[in-house]
Amino acid sequence: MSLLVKICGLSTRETLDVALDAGADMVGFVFFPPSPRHLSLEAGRDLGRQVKRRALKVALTVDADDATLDNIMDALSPDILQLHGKESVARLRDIKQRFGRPVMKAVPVATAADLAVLPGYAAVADRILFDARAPKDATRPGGLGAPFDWHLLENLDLKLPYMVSGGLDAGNVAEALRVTRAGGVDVSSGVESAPGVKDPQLIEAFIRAARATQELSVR
Ligand SMILES: O=C(O)c1ccccc1N[C@@H]1O[C@H](COP(=O)(O)O)[C@@H](O)[C@H]1O
Repeated sequence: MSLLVKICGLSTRETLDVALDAGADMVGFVFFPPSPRHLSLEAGRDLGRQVKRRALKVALTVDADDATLDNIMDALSPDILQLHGKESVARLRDIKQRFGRPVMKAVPVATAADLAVLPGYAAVADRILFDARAPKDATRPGGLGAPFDWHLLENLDLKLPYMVSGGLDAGNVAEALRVTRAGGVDVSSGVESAPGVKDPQLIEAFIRAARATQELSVR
């Protein structure tokens, strides 16, 4: 299966086009007010229309309630819901049933003990996204540009597609893929010039670097 590349936290028409033209498989939109990448529903509607099926639209939320998800469904009509909070397995099941969209559950990783939640989530989620566990005093649970120890995933036996995120950039994505054997990568800070400000050249470089690893692995 080919590598999935997700560019997350897009907030302008220009940088969304850059990500789409460069071949992103997934484009992520953040609906979480404390984030520098937070989008209003209207901005989400506008950017969502621009995607025109060129990539999968991912709505990132953090412990969102049904009313918030209803509004996001109406505005963006996402292809995938990325749940990046402390949503329980039961909440995942509810969300899948109510909204009828594939769910990608973010799992925060700092130590091997963090992987103990996997059997529960794997029974319901469509995909797992491993991200670095945020510090306790962080204003958001992700999008901090911090990596985790990829070797924790080295012997992972997960019967579910998974992606890796957290502090990725064009310079380290190849090593992250080599160690984790993930089927996809997700980046936000590593393609920005400042928090929330996407950089076209960094987006292109990231996608190029990720695709280059794929070419190496099929040889
Ligand atoms: O991007 C955000 O602001 C954000 C807010 C709340 C939860 C997750 C968020 N982003 C996700 O975090 C990871 C890692 O991002 P980074 O590359 O280290 O900046 C990624 O999955 C983003 O989708």
